[in-house]
Amino acid sequence: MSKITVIGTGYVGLVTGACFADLGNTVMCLDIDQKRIDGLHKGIMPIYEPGLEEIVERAYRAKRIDFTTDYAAALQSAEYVFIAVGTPSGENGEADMQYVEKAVKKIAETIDHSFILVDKSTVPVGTGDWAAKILQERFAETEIKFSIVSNPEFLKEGTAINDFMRPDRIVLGSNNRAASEKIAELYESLRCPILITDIRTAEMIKYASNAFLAAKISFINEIANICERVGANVVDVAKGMGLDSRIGPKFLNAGIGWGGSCFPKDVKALVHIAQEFGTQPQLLQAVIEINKYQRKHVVQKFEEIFGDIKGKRIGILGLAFKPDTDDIRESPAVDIIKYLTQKGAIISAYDPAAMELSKLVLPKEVSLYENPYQVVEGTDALLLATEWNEFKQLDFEKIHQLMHGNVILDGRNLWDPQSLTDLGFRYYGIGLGQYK
Ligand SMILES: NC(=O)c1ccc[n+]([C@@H]2O[C@H](COP(=O)([O-])OP(=O)(O)OC[C@H]3O[C@@H](n4cnc5c(N)ncnc54)[C@H](O)[C@@H]3O)[C@@H](O)[C@H]2O)c1
Ligand SMILES: O=c1ccn([C@@H]2O[C@H](COP(=O)(O)OP(=O)(O)O[C@H]3O[C@H](CO)[C@@H](O)[C@H](O)[C@H]3O)[C@@H](O)[C@H]2O)c(=O)[nH]1
Repeated sequence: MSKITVIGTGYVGLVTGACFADLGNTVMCLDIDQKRIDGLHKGIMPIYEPGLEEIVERAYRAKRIDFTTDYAAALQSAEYVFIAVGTPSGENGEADMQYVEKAVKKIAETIDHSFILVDKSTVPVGTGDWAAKILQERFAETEIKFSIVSNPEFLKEGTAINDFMRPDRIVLGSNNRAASEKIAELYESLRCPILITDIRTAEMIKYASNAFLAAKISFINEIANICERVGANVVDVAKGMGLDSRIGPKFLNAGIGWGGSCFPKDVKALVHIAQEFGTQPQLLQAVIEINKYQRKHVVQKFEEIFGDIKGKRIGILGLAFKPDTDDIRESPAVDIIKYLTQKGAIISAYDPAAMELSKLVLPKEVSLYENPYQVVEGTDALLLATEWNEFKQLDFEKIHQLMHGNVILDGRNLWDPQSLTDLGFRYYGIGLGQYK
């Protein structure tokens, strides 16, 4: 079993650390955020991720995982050092590399033995080569040997543990194949395809994968908007397309657009990389524009329905960027609420997990409630923004009675249009020709 250090205890770092510990390794997790580390020692998870707490608790009890803010303690006997710190968007869409830079420099300063550095953060192509230079300079006059492996992470928030334990593939990129093979051994028990490439290719695979998935969603959203005009049904169009094995059914759900901590920043970063290297990323730019439009489209729909939306009461179900997370970064719901309040609509909202974080970013006049039924009371319209399981089977007769009006805009095509129409609602979906 191996000795692993993970730098960063966010979605990727903590999940990676916990899962490697669960697989029998000894893991030290390091973060510069003292509060996070103190919390983890007490069993308090810094993020909401189903199943994470149990795995961390199990590994902590078995003394296979520990937490620290001290680089020297964390690196003391590490064979493999994983970097999983944030790479948020910089001012011009580029990846902000300050956290990765600090982590690499701190590792270089502190470690006193040979090791393999594994990068899990999503980083611009060339970062691995940049890190190699820093480490070479530092260790030139020493006996210390190192290799660098790019190991992009493909987990999704909300299903992170399952994604880690049952990955579609592991990508390992290095200028030293033996180092990649060593890291491959850590994943051997997961029995999944392992692709070994050079380091720049691995870094590119991560951006290309996220950009492709975002493009798939923007594509179906553009088709949805056409469906609305021509009277077709995008849900069935997506089914019909998805049955073609070359296309596949996943990530073809039309809706109010993609958000989260990854797609928006990674597509922007790839645009920036492309431009920096003198190419024209036309498709990627369109992917972003369609996604921006999709949020405004919701407001336009309300304007078509009501004429003026000033003073209209609109209830919103879901604030997180997708179900099963409390993450509201780049959440379509948050942007839509801002547009609607700017136009004078009166907003009430509820989310099963994201209320606390939402309070920090939503306009002050938005009223947050404890459940869907409180949200809809006295409203003219209801917007479903995030398809949480608990919204799948609501008591719509009760909702009908509680609402003042009868408009439902189903931003994720979650509900059955016909049964809601039969109950007396004016139902609108996304890309549903009959219900536009
Ligand atoms: N969130 C996801 O679903 C996901 C999936 C795949 C890849 N990624 C990529 O993985 C990376 C990490 O993302 P995340 O969502 O886990 O980030 P996050 O913001 O949740 O966590 C990052 C953590 O790193 C810590 N940190 C920052 N600088 C540090 C330093 N110098 N030393 C030690 N700790 C430091 C922060 O305090 C924070 O706890 C990003 O590059 C992201 O693009 C994220
Ligand atoms: O058919 C679909 C699928 C998704 N979405 C939206 O797309 C966004 C992203 O969803 P998802 O990919 O499930 O969430 P993330 O946790 O952001 O995961 C993405 O970003 C991670 C960080 O890079 C990658 O590791 C994952 O592979 C990649 O799926 C969300 O707003 C979803 O509502 C749709 O609108 N329609």
